[in-house]
Amino acid sequence: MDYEIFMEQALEQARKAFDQGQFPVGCVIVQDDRVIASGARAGTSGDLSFFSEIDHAEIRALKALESSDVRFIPERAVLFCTMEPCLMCFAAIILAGIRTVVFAYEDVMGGGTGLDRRHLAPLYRDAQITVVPHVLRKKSLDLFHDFFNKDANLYWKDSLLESYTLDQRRESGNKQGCNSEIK
Ligand SMILES: Nc1ccnc(=O)[nH]1
Repeated sequence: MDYEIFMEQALEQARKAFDQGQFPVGCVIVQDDRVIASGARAGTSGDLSFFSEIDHAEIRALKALESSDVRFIPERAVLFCTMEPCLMCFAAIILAGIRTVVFAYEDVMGGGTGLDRRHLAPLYRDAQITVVPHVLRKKSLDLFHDFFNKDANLYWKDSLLESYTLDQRRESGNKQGCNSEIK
C-alpha cells in the first residue's frame, strides 16, 4: 500500500480543518485500498472558553464508518492520521479492531501510541497493532506551524506542543539548507 497517497488525503482533511480555524488534524480510514471514512478536527476554533476534547479527527472518522456504504472489516482497515493519536483515540482505534495506524507528525505533548500496555486490561494489552510514524511528517508539521502562527487560533496556545512545533520547523528549515532530500 502506498502510505503517502492516503496520507495526502488525510492532509486534505487537516487543511479543511485549518481553513475553518480548527486545529489542523485530518484522518482517513482505508480498506482494500479505498477510503471508506474520513474526519477533520472540530471544536477548537475561535475564542471559545470551552474546547471540545471529543471531536478529534480520528473519533469523527470512526463515527463516519456508521454512514459508510462499505461494510467495515477492521482487520483489513488502515487508519491514517496527520497527527499521532492521543490516548483516547488510540484506545478507540484498538477497540474498533484496527491493526495498522499510520501517522505524520508526532504529538510530543499528548501522543498515546508509545504507551506501555503491559499492565492494562487484556483487550488493550493483547491488541496486535502496528504503528507507522512520520509519513509526510513535514507537510503536517508545516500546517501546525501555520496554525500556531495565527493570533486568532487559541487552542493549545503557549503550550509545549506550540514551542516544540516552532522549534522543529526551525530545525527542518536548517536541515533543508544542506540536504535537499528531506521532505
Ligand atoms: N491526534 C490528534 C490530536 C489532537 N486532535 C486530533 O483531532 N487528533
